[in-house]
Amino acid sequence: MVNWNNLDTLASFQTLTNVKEVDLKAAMTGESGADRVKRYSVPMAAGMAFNYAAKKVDDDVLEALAKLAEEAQLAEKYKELYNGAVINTGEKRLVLHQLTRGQLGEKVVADGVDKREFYVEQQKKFSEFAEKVHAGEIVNAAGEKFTTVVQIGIGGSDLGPRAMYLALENWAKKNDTLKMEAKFISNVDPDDAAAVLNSVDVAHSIFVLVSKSGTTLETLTNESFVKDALKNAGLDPAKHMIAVTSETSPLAKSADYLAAFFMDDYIGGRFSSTSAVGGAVLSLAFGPDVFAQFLEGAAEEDKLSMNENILENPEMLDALIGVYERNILGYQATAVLPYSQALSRFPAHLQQLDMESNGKSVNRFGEPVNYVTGPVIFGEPGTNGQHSFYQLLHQGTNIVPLQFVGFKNSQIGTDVVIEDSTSQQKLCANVAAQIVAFACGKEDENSNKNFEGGRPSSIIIGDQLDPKALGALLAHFENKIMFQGFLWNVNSFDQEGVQLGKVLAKRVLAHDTDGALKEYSDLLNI
Ligand SMILES: O=P(O)(O)OC[C@H]1O[C@H](O)[C@H](O)[C@@H](O)[C@@H]1O
Repeated sequence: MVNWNNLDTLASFQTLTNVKEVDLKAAMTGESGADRVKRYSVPMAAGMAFNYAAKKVDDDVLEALAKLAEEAQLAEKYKELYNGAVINTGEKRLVLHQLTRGQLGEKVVADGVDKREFYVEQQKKFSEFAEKVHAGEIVNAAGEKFTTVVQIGIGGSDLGPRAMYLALENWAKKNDTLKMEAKFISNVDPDDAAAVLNSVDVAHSIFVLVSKSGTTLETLTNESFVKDALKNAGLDPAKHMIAVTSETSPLAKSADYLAAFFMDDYIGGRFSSTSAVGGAVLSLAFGPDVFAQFLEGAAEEDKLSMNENILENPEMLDALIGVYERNILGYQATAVLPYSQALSRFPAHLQQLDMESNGKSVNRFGEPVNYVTGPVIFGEPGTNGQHSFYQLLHQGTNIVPLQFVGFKNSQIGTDVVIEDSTSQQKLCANVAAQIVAFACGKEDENSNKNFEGGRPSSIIIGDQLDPKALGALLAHFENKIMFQGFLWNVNSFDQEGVQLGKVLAKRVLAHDTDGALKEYSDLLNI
């Protein structure tokens, strides 16, 4: 029996407020720092590790966090979720994205269907489709092979798949498994679709229309935009488009597509990268085997998330430390800083994943909570960010916890030695330097040059960003966010906060406006 209680009603949370705050600067200086770096590390899937030495934790804080995990029943709640409980209370839905990559618990039957079987069946369908396209069995009207895949979708139907594609594009080129180049159209800004269409050979392109609901204005508009371009080029859109949607959506009934692959209402858009939403485009781009490795990495990480011992569960530990930082230390934001150019859009994906999930002010029963919930998430790859916003991170008045990600090896392997080090070594040297600089600071008589230190960070370290590591990385953040939602007692799986803007935009387009809305409409010439 699980109890869904607000964070501030838990005795272990009250205890945590009384645990002495760690002096990070002292803890990370000298031998004590070296010892922490060795000790405060949890193995992850794909040979990666979550290192939290530079977080404001010590054995006392960790003990208090373990009690909180226990009292908040985090492991039990995860179990409820993967065994098919109605965790998404707002929409009265199950939450099953983990089932797209493995069977963690009992068989989940919903609407009379074994859900694991359903997801596997869809995987088989899009894998076979991709193989036929690669083999030249599915071709364009002129009998020629398709060379490019263009995904049309927005939000969860864009950010995750796009970030994953970019993360593996160079790895796939290097490993000779880039089957098709992928492009993405998301914004309703006509310049987005026009620019992508100008950059591809439409006659040899397959367009993947992705919309879980099948009703998203931007995506339907861009579908028409693309169909128009295909018709103008003398092509039949039905021979160039496939759809990924939920079975209940209006798109599911249409015969306008070469093929259709399905997800369902039990997978939230932002959690859909491992479903057909990411699967179709990634299998077309890299081949089904690569997508399978990606799923394998995610499945292994999902299993680690089952661990009741927080010191062996990187997601639960990361979540607990995050809540400690947010609700007790009072930090408002979290920066995601991958030292990997391939992860250039990963922070953008995490913005949706985290902020759309936990940006809530009421608990899962609709009652206001008396504490802060999800942090503001932002980020950029390092070292680029260092030359941009790190000034505020080092010396600003806000302390922003940092989530670094780094890999020992590059993906392409081409490198140069300048002044006795490779570029990869320079990249890794920078992330090591930043962690210590943030934690330990540097005293200077000139206050302008003084670094206070005491600024916490963690790092996920891997050998190389390959499909398995990427799957594990994705699952890490998905599960961390899930555990934080459990701690805050919010429903992390709906997103009512995006509705109001959509309704008002419709009114503007229908010229049904007054007051400020009318004035803005006039200013923008609508
Ligand atoms: O996949 P779709 O149904 O087209 O939804 C696309 C996106 O739009 C919505 O506004 C939601 O905020 C997102 O969670 C969702 O991922």
